[in-house]
Amino acid sequence: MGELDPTFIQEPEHRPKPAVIEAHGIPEIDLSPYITSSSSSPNAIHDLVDEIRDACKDWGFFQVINHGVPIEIREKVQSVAKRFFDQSLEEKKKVKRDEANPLGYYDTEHTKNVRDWKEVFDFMVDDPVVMPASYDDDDDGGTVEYTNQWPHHPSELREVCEEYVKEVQKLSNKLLELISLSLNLPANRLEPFFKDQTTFIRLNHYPPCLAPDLALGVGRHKDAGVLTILAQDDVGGLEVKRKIDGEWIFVKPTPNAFIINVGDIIQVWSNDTYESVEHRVRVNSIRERFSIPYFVNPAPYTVVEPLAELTNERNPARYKGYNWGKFFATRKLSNFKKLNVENIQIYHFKKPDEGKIEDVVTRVENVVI
Ligand SMILES: O=C(O)CCC(=O)C(=O)O
Ligand SMILES: [Fe+2]
Repeated sequence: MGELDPTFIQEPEHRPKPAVIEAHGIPEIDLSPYITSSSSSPNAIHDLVDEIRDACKDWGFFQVINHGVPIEIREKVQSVAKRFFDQSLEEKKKVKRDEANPLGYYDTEHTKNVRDWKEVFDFMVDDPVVMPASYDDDDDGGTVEYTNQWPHHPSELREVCEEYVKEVQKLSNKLLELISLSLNLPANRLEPFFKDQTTFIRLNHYPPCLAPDLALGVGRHKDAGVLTILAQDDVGGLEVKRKIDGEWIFVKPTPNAFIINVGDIIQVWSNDTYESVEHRVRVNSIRERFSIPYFVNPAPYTVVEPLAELTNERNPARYKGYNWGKFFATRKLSNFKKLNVENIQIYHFKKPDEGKIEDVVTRVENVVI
């Protein structure tokens, strides 16, 4: 490959800095009191919940160890992902996504309208899922069916991925319980939102890049869903925006740990007690990198709004409710092709402190045109 295609070039203020800042990384939390040990004292669980609360407040990100997901299963999925991406583009494109069904392979994702230096393979936990076709407030936008597209090669990809999902699903349920407890809610408070979940998994491949100072593997963004459970390899590249000073902090790979971050939906449910934090991925010119985010998402018909228990007269709801399926469909479309407007964000649903209510519908329509 010669010169970097201009579609990958970030604006100067968003380019990665030459020096990586590693100091005072995100908290590392040992989940054994809640997951691997059957007889933990109430005190140990109480301390763990406190750690989760602090991490969600201070960073929006943390790493977990002793999380219960067997290392062999993680290694298997990492190895099959590499074998999938090692194939020719022609082979990978046999399962390529399109505008109607965003699941499968693609290498043209845009984040904030700049192309990412990566290729991905997406699949959902529940298959198929019926989604709204786009954001349309009148509900007559129609529906589309998202279905997994499994490749013929490597032939074991599907089985290995499904095995991985089974294990990470258990971790996801435990994390949702701990987060509920950390918000002083009953452990099972969030469970009903996931009856028809839209959780999906992404296999990410970031090839070496000839201009890692100009492009990003994933541009700066916040995750739109509830939680992300990320497995990264030993190459590293994820950077998190530190809340206290806005500095980009490199997340040093810890073998076999998962990186957890709260997404936009937790921000809304918690009425801004927790914040979904910006992050991005830098690439390098030497080593390819693989990562596997597991995006925990609720049922498509969920109306996302601050939980009633977390609002009161003194702390009124800061967001208007929005339909998750429509939000998701709109975001997926804007990631698929370059648009001339900003894609849909939760702050479009933020209630003004006082005065004029923003015209959300007009903004959303601008996005999908
Ligand atoms: O690859 C990574 O480390 C993170 C990827 C990410 O943030 C995403 O896909 O939303
Ligand atoms: Fe992300």
